[in-house]
Amino acid sequence: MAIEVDKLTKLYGKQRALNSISFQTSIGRIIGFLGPNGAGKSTCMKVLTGILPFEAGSVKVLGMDVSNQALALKKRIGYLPENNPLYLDMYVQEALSFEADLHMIANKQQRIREVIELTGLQAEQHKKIHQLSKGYKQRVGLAMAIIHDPEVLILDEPTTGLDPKQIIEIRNLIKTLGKEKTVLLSTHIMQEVEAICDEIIIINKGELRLQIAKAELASQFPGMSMEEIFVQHSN
Ligand SMILES: Nc1ncnc2c1ncn2[C@@H]1O[C@H](COP(=O)(O)OP(=O)(O)OP(=O)(O)O)[C@@H](O)[C@H]1O
Repeated sequence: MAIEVDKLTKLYGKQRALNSISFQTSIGRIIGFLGPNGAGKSTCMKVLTGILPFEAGSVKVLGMDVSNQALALKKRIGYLPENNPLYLDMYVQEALSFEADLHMIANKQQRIREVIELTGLQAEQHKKIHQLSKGYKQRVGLAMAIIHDPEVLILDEPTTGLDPKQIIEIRNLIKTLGKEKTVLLSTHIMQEVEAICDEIIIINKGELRLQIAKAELASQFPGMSMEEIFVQHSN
């Protein structure tokens, strides 16, 4: 299994952001991770990356326990956080070099060249990050997330705020990455889910509302659009 979440509960003070949620996903799929604002998607993603402690339950990624194997797991997970926090004063190459050093990557320059090509950053690679458009900043975030060639990619709203052309470009990039990796992708864009996901998880109020293969949507919810299915499971 790529991801195994079992009765996971996460509290912020008294607020139950995740309420005994359980789900599993197999390796090599692109999973759309959906839910209304405040559903707990980002919280769950942070738990999966091992950066956020939780109160109860068990969470495994690639069979490894996030609570006690977090460091080893970070080598196998790539994470693009919501709002893509980047060091804006760094040059693109400098940021990638910094990230590569954190992962102690051998053949660093070669790997930087590879991810620059993969993410389509060639023309912008000599700029400072603050000089880039939002779409190109997203590409830098993705390049940093994949520099260590992780098996699992966790992408928190990677296309939010991009123009339609950039959305399509980033989406194609995610699709390409998804050929080799398991991708957990949160998004509010239902077209995106239809375009690239193999599987869909909808959560609401910290609980699982639906998990379904995209191929089964039409037979399980005949005549319903993805938006309608989302709304039905978000109340
Ligand atoms: N650091 C925090 N401290 C306190 N409460 C938090 C914190 N982070 C998130 N929350 C709360 O936990 C709940 C779940 O938030 P989360 O960001 O996980 O939702 P989300 O599904 O990612 O939402 P969105 O689609 O708006 O990004 C929300 O009510 C939010 O206000």
